[in-house]
Amino acid sequence: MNPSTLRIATRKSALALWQAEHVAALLRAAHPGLDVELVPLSTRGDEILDQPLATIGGKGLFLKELEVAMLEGRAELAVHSLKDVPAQLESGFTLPAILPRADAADAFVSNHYTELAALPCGARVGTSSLRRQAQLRALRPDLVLRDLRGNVGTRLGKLDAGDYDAIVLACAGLERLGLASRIVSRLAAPDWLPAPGQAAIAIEAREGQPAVLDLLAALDDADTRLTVSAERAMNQALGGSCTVPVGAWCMLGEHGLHLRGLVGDAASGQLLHAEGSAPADQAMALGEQVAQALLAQGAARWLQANS
Ligand SMILES: NCc1[nH]cc(CCC(=O)O)c1CC(=O)O
Repeated sequence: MNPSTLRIATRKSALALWQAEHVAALLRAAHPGLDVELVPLSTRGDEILDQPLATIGGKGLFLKELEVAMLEGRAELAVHSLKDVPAQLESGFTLPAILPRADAADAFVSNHYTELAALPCGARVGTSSLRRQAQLRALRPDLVLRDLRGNVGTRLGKLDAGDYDAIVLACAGLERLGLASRIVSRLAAPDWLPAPGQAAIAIEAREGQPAVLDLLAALDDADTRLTVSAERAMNQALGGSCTVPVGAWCMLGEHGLHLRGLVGDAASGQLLHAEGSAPADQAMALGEQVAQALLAQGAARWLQANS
C-alpha cells in the first residue's frame, strides 16, 4: 500500500530547514497528492557548540536523533548534507536518494581581502574543519588558524564582528541560504579539495519499506550517486568521518570517473595527494584504490591521531 503522508526529520538550522523544504517541494512535485511534512528536531551536534567539532568526535553526531525518530515511527525519512553522513550508515538504514550536486567548492569569505593569497602575514582565519585547516596551512603556513563553530549565520556574524580576517565555508550552504554574495572567491579542485560528498543532499530512510523507498528514489541523481560513491568509498577505506582531514573530489566524464584524494595534517600543513581513474561502474573500487595509494604514502599516522 502506498503511504499518503511522508514526514521528514530534519535539524533546525536554517540550512537544514532549507534542505528539508527543498526535498519536500521536490517530493510534492514528483508525487501529486502526497502529503509531505517537516519534523524539526534538535541533535547533539547542534547542542554541543562550545567545543571544536574535531574533539567531540563521534561519527554521525548530527544523525542520531533523526534516526531515532525514524525508528520510533515519528518520521519516514531524514534529509542530510551528505558530507555530514558517515561513510558507514547505521545498520537498517539506507540512502534511497542523493540529489544533484551543487557547487562543491569551499568559499573564501572576507570583508577586506579578495582571496587567500591576498591575506597579510599572520591574518586570522576561522574554521574548525581539520580538512580546511590542513589545506590552509599547506598554502599559507603564516596564517593564524582559529576555531569557528556554529551554523552558517553564526559564523558570518563572528566574521562581521571582526573576530577573524577571513573564514572558509561551503559555497553550497551559502548559495542555499541566499548568501552567495558573501563568496569572495572559490577554493576549488584541483588546488583545493572539498569534503567527500560536499554539496550533495542525501535522503536517509529505513530499509525494508519498499513503498516509501520507491517514492524517495524518484529524486535520485545517478551521476551524483556515482561520484560521491567513489569519494565516500575512499573516505571509508581511510576509516574516515567528518572529523579527519580528508578531501575528495570525483568527476564523471566521457571516459568515466576521475577521483582525487588528499589526507592532511592540520598541525603541520603536510598533505598527501593521490588520484586515479576508472570506468563509471567501478566507483567503489576506485575509491578504495585511491585510499590505498594514500595509505602507501603513510596517511595512516594522521588518521589514527584524529580518530
Ligand atoms: N559542517 C556543516 C555543513 N554541512 C554541510 C554544509 C554545506 C552544504 C553542503 O556541503 O551540502 C555545511 C556548512 C559548511 O561547511 O560551510
